[in-house]
Amino acid sequence: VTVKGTQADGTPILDKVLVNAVDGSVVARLPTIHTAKNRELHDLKNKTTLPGTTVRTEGQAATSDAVVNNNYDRLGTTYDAYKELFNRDSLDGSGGKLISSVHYSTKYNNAYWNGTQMVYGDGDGSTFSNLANSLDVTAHELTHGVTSNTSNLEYSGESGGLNEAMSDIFGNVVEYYGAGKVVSDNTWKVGEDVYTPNTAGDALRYMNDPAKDGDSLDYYPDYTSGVDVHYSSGIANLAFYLLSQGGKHPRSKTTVSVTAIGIEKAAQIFYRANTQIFTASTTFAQAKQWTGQAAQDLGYTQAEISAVADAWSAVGVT
Ligand SMILES: CCC(=O)Oc1c(C)cccc1C(=O)O
Ligand SMILES: [Ca+2]
Ligand SMILES: [Zn+2]
Repeated sequence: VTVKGTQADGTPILDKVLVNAVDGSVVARLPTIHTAKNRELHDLKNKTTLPGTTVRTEGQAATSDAVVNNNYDRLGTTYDAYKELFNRDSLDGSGGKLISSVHYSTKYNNAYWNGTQMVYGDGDGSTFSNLANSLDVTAHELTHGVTSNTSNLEYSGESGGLNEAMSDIFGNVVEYYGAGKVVSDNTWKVGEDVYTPNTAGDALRYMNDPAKDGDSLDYYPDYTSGVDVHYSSGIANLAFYLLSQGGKHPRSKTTVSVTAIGIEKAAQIFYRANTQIFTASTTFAQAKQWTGQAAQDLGYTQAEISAVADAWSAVGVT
């Protein structure tokens, strides 16, 4: 890795090159790391009137608030992941501003997308530590922005469960990218780095075993319209996990065996479906059909296309 310059805020712009060990000649120039852009951070100082004081915009140096600096970096990683993996330029595909407000209210155990921007609470130190520090939470919130600019999945009913699942899925795809494209147990946990700081190993949600949180669904026949979208998301989260890693339903709700295609191909399929095929009223059955369509559009093999259908069958979407 060579430094080919520095950004306005002093951080180096790195160039990844493959060098011949014998004579030092450059063999190949790996894709340069895109620098994020259009980040705009606000400090709510524990009030709730959005957006709050502007404290750090794109290219500005780090501030004295580690939460601001961490969220700025998480937004940068999220921007870079969307650009590198899907060639998407920000929320709207054309460099739209990433507006984020931290220190919302007091001891607030939530983070949310309000239709225009991301908002993060500090947590109460028991249920959550500061949510703005988390990469998969930040990417979850930013993905609500991507979804609202594309499929615009209605935030209720089956489409609401899919909306939430898109955010959990791409929240962890970004975390996987940020970890150097390495899959670990954390890739399938949601919010693990800020959830219950005094309890190790747990998470807000579990994509590989949704029912582990005591509320989330892992089987479509159990779905009813009264289920919170953060729980019905488990149906699609588990389908994505099984498509990525292969295997069978963790609680034997079905016996379907899914062949793994890997997280990157699974992510390309779900990204294309969410941004180019899904409508605002997409159902789980349509998600099965349209993720299959996306796999076909991407030119994947028949076996890979079949694996998509199997993943949804495994969670009871026939
Ligand atoms: C993983 C991020 C997440 O789920 O954030 C929320 C929390 C913690 C509470 C209420 C809503 C949300 C959300 O963004 O959907
Ligand atoms: Ca995670
Ligand atoms: Zn959400």
